[in-house]
Amino acid sequence: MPTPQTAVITQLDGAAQRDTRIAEIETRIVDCITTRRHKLSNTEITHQSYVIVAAKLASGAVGYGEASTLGGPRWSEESVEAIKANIDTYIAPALIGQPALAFEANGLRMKKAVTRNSSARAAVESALFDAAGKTLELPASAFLGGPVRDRIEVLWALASGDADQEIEEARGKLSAREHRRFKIKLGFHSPADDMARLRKIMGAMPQDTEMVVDVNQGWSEATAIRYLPELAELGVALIEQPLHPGQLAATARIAARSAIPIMVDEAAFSNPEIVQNAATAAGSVYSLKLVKSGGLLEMKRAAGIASAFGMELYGGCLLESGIGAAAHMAVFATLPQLEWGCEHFGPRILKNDLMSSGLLFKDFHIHMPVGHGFGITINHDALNDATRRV
Ligand SMILES: O=C(O)C[C@H]1C=CC(=O)O1
Ligand SMILES: [Mn+2]
Repeated sequence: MPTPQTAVITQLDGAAQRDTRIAEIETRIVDCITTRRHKLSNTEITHQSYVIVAAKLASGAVGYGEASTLGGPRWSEESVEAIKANIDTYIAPALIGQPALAFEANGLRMKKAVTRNSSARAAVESALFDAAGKTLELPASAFLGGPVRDRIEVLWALASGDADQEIEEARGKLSAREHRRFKIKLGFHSPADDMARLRKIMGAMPQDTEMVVDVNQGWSEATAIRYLPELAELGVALIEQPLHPGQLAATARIAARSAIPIMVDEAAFSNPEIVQNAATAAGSVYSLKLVKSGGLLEMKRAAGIASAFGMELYGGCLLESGIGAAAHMAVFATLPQLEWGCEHFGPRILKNDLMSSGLLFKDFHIHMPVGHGFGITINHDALNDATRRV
């Protein structure tokens, strides 16, 4: 799909001897052990599986991207096995030889090669942003409008299901000044047991501790109606994805009677889905994730669409390692609004992160890396150790 712009970019590359043509795209599956069991309404994990993409340009620069999954094809329909096969067989051949800087054209090429596969496309696009930034000696955020912030508040998710363990974990995060806002996963115990667990945890935390609850589609409309007053009385700040994504009208009815804002997560991957959720008033906050949007440019567009409908923005995650977290930060840094901060605690829940330096977790914030591409250093030992041998 050569375009006039592509031709100009190729010529510029040659003139500057910074050749950004895509030479190789390699993938590997990695399995990273987590520090504890992480439970959701529909799955639980003791390790995180990613596809790590390495994109090599003609300049010699190698950029890295990550496709995250949660519990196999459970949180969404993509598994690491399918992501790797679809990148190797369909996406990579469509991009080899193209200039990495033709970001939009490459996005169109990927969409032509595969339908949906948003996690796979996001991982490849991430690797290309990182590699192009390294070649041109620019931060990846420079390709996205440039940063408007250099740090983002980051929350921690409590998800073992054992209130005493969760209280101890939260207190540890507070006293280390790592996290002071928390998200608790609901929907895997009975609603009454989950509410008792939540009440116990909130009672043990300082009064002003901000708590988000994520039900991961685990409740019915009736259950939500029943427990909304108790959630409000406890002072919960945000309710994430209480119902099944298809139940838009029911979610809109809950949102209308709730004193707490509803956050849309699994219900909106694509931009038309964001529009549908916003137009039916099924939520007033949107969780941004690369695995949903299918890339950095699309995630920035998703932010613009949600904001235009009056939704507030939350920097969501899928327990990415430092590689995926840094890709999100490159976009989040450039958003005019990011009212709810972010939840990229993933690098901290892995026993061995795949990044050895770059993102700094300090004083309840993630501090943006300073450097080219995503500005992180890959921990090659951890990457090799976690690589799945088939
Ligand atoms: O938000 C989700 O649904 C997925 C994931 C992100 C944080 C977490 O604890 O689970
Ligand atoms: Mn969620």
